[in-house]
Amino acid sequence: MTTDSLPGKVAVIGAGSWGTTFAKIAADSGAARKAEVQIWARRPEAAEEINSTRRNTRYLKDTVLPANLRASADAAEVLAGAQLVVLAVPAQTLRERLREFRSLFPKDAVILSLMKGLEVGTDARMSQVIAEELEWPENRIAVLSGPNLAMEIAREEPTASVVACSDLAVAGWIAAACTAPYFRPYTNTDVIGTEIGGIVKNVIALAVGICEGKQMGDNTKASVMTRGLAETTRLAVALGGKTETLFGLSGMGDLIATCSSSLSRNHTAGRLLAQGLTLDEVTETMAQTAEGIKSAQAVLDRATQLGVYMPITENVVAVLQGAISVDELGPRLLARELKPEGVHAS
Ligand SMILES: NC(=O)C1=CN([C@@H]2O[C@H](COP(=O)(O)OP(=O)(O)OC[C@H]3O[C@@H](n4cnc5c(N)ncnc54)[C@H](OP(=O)(O)O)[C@@H]3O)[C@@H](O)[C@H]2O)C=CC1
Ligand SMILES: O=C(CO)COP(=O)(O)O
Repeated sequence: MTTDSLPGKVAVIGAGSWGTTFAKIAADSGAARKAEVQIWARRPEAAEEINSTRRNTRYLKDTVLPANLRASADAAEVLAGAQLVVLAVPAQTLRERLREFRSLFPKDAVILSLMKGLEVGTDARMSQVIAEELEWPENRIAVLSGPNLAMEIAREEPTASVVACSDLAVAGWIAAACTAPYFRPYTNTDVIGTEIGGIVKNVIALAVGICEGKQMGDNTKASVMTRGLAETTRLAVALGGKTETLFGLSGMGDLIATCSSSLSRNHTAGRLLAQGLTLDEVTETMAQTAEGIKSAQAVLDRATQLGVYMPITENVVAVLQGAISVDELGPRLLARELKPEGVHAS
């Protein structure tokens, strides 16, 4: 697989904020070589809006989409002939969609996951769900993750990211197909570390959002973020990922972006919980995917199976389950036994 033959057709499954923004990146990137990008929207009216107005106002109010980006609610039409298939639906819905669309995937396509969640019940990463459901080879499944708040990228604010695949040439091929003047993807072969960074930062962002909602300042938030990165790294390494990945864009980079930004849905969800909303009210108010809410329990389950200590995750889960109040989160974390700082110290 070489960068001399980049995809002539890219299919994006999911027309939410990130699916649409990534489709814009791929379309901008492929415009000069006349690449076509098609996006699958589950609501026909969303596809119709994209085609007739070049906008997706529910998710990206002010963005005009490129002319070589088209949409359809017909997955067969979108997937036909695609060399690169990009998946961007909420993590908990992925398996069901793959089952529905399984026969439509072009056999030689490379699949790229944009999703940052762990499946509830199986604790599987999205690349694992794809490999399992489609019986797809690992070297043709990649993930993209990094400090990538969709709204900022849709405004073409310069951003970097990481494409990870066990085959570095495939990662390079994808990176070349989605590089744009405002978007710079790096590559690596650490799929596990890259995915875990993106998944767990959502849980840490819930904790930081809670701190913010409780009017706590920057020291508190920096402490949670730094120790959050330590527990994320412990889990990633226990699963086979690399420490250095967690100190890169898909680890520290994404953690900083998500925990610092009011654009983050996970951060916002934490803030709303701290302001007294119930979990149901938070979910209803947001009307967009905050993966950390569902993934937190799966992260904790996986950590428990592996004997990995994740105190922030553990306490966020307790808040989400209503076992402790948001006010108890800080005191419970601070009252723990004192210990050396190292990332791998449990
Ligand atoms: N937004 C961001 O900044 C980033 C998001 N991500 C990740 O990308 C993934 C997708 O998130 P994002 O685009 O933000 O989510 P959004 O909430 O913005 O959009 C979700 C999309 O999925 C569709 N959808 C909802 N339920 C289903 C279902 N059961 N089957 C198929 N499609 C469904 C929605 O359709 P409808 O409109 O009809 O409801 C919508 O098109 C998540 O894992 C997220 O963590 C990663 C990096 C950045
Ligand atoms: O993953 C993201 C930024 O990299 C988006 O974060 P939220 O899902 O919290 O909005």
